[in-house]
Amino acid sequence: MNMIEVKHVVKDYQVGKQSVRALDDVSFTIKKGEFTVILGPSGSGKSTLLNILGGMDQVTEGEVFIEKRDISQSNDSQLTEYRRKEIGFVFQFYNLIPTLNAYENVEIVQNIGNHSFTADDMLTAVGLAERKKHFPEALSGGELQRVSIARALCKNPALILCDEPTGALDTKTGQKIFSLLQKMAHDYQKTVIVVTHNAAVAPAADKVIMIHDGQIQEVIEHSTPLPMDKVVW
Ligand SMILES: Nc1ncnc2c1ncn2[C@@H]1O[C@H](COP(=O)(O)OP(=O)(O)OP(=O)(O)O)[C@@H](O)[C@H]1O
Repeated sequence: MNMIEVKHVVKDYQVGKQSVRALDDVSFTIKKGEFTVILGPSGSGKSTLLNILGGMDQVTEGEVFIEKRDISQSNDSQLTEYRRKEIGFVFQFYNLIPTLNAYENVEIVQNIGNHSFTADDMLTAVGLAERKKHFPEALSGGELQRVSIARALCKNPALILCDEPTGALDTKTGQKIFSLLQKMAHDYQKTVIVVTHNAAVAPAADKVIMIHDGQIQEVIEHSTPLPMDKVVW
């Protein structure tokens, strides 16, 4: 069953008197538990698409169904509720609270969702149980990103959206983070969508959406995606 259906989405931004078309008739579907990678050059519309899926921006035209609900028809308060309950965000720069330790950074979202996991469970899932008392300043980039993934997952969201999650990490650490995100999709049946410049991860995705100048260039599906540790970087 399709969890996400994006139908003929257009997004225009108004810049002064000029209109910039960031997305131009974009359509695709994603199933629950799929690990999807969105690839495309700078300025092609990847973040715009992710922001629309996350209820952080509105379409100009078209429809976006998430579990049969058309979020393009939602008002601001419905979108706020949708973001709070249904979406886990992972960003390039972690957005952790510096005065809280790893455990507390995850715990703050523990009771938001309907069937949230515990902060301890999620820190264990990302391999950080031993370091849960550490504050962000004492953690490496890869560890910080693992805390932010644990935080994104803790409220048990329907959808995990990641914008360049390895952009600030070295290649080896980046591969571990991608491996974790793939595991979250395949072992926890989470629908994970990752925007990245890194085309090397494509063979490990269930679905690859290639975007160029606001248009879908190609959608590639892999029935047996490579395990992330078999990907050549
Ligand atoms: N808030 C905005 N106002 C005006 N134009 C915008 C806005 N956000 C994005 N754009 C424009 O929309 C187009 C798509 O931008 P977007 O950030 O989605 O691309 P991207 O593929 O994520 O790029 P990058 O990889 O560099 O982050 C670009 O031409 C960009 O300048």
